[in-house]
Amino acid sequence: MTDQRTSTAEHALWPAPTAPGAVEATVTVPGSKSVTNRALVLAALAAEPGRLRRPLRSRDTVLMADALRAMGTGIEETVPAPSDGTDTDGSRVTGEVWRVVPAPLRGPATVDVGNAGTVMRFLPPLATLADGPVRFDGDPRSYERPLHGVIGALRTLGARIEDDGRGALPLTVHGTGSLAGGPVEIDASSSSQFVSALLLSGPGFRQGVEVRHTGRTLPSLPHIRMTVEMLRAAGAQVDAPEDGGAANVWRVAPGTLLGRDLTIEPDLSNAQPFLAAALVTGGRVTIPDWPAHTTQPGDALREIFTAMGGSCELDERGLTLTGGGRILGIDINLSEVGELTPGIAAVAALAEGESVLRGIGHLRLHETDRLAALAKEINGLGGDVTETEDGLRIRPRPLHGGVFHTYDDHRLATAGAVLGLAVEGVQVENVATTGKTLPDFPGLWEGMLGAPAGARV
Ligand SMILES: O=C(O)C1=C[C@@H](OP(=O)(O)O)[C@@H](O)[C@H](O)C1
Ligand SMILES: C=C(OP(=O)(O)O)C(=O)O
Repeated sequence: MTDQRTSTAEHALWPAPTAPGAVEATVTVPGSKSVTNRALVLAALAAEPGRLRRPLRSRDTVLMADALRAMGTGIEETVPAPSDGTDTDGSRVTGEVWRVVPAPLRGPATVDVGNAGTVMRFLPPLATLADGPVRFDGDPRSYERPLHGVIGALRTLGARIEDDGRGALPLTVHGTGSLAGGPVEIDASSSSQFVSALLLSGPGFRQGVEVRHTGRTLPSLPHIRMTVEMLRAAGAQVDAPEDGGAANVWRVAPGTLLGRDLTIEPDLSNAQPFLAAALVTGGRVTIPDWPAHTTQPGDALREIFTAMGGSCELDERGLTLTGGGRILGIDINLSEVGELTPGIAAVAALAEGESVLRGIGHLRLHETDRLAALAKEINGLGGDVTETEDGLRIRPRPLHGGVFHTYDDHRLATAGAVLGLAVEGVQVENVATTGKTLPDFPGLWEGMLGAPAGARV
C-alpha cells in the first residue's frame, strides 16, 4: 500500500501562469480538510446517522472515508445533479452530501493513511474500539512523521499496539471493542494532532480521557480548539484550558455522540494562494462563504495579509482581499498557524523588505521538511532564504524562472504557483500533489487568471 509516486523525476512540469495584470475574481474554495476529517470521525462514533454537506473530496478525506468504511462505518455519497437540488428528505442541497451511518467498529481491517496527518493520528485511537486488529500503513513519508505521542498514550490507556519499535508507522492496533481510557501525559510539541486524536475518540473510552501536554511548546492551537468545538457540538462534555481549566490539560467525559447535520466551511488555508494572488498583483479576490466565526487557522490571513500590505473586508459576499500595490515584509511567529507558512514565504519572497517567520520548527516533520524545501526552492529561483533554528529568514531578491520542486507537498505546489504570478518561467513539478487537499487546483487557478474581471470561479 505504500505509495510509489514519490519519485519526482517522472513528474510533469506545470508552467505556472504569470498574472496578466491585477487579478480580479471571486473564487469558491472547496471544504476544509480539517473540519471534514474531524466530522467523519465524530460521525462514525455517533449513536445515530449524520450528514456532512459540502465535504471536501480530496485525497486526505477520501482516505479517511475509506478507512472508516474498512472499519464498518457506512458512508453514502450523494452528488446532486445540478438540476436536482433536493436530498432524500426533501431538504435543499447545494453540493455534495455524505450520509454517515455508524456501526460497531470492526477488525480485521487495513487502513491506508497516505500522507495524511489527520488519518494517521486520528484513527489509531478509534481503532482501539474495533473488535479486531486494524493495520495502518501509508506513503514512505508517513513512516517518518511523528506518531510516538499517540502510540505511547494509547498504550498507557490500555491498548495493545504492535509496531517496529520506532514509535511510527506501519503498525497494528489490536482493538478489543473497548478501551479503559483515563489520564495520560504526552509531549505534543511535534504535532497538535496528538492531542486532537486522543480527544476525538475520548467519548468512546470507558473513563473518557484526560490529556496533559508536557512539552515546552504546542503548535497549531486553533486546530485543538476546532477539535474541542466540534466535540461539544456533537454533544460531548469537554473541559479545555481556554475555559478556565488548567493550562495544557483537556478532559473529555465518556458519553454518546449525536449524529449531526453539518455544512463544512470552505478551507481557509486553501483560500490562501488565491488571496495571495490579489496581494501580489495589486488586485482584488473574494472568497465566498468565509465564516464569521471559525477555529480554522486560515482566518489569521486577514491580519497577516493586511500586515503585508493588503486590506480585507468581510461582508455578506465573503472575504475580499485587495492588494495595495506594495508587498511588505513581516516578522511573525506562525506557531499557531504553521500550515500557512509556505504561502506566506512565497509572498515574502516577493516583498520589498525582509521577513522572519518564527515558531515553526515542527514544519520539518510535515509532508516534507518544509523549511528546507522552501529555502532550497526559492533560492533555486534566485532568492535568499535561510533556515533559522525555528523558521525562515527571507530577504527578497529579483527572482528568475526555473523548476520549483514540490516533494509531494501540496502547499509547496501552491506556493510555487504564487511565485509564478510575478516571475516568468516558473515550472511547478508535480502540481497534481495539490489533490491532497484541493481538487483541481490548476483549473481553479487558471480560471481565476483567465476570468473576466470580477467573475466567479
Ligand atoms: O488537526 C489538524 O487538522 C491539523 C493540525 C496541524 O498539524 P500540526 O500540529 O502537526 O502542525 C496542521 O498543520 C495540519 O495541516 C492540520
Ligand atoms: C501539515 C498538513 O497536513 P497533515 O494533515 O498531513 O498534517 C497541511 O495540510 O499543511
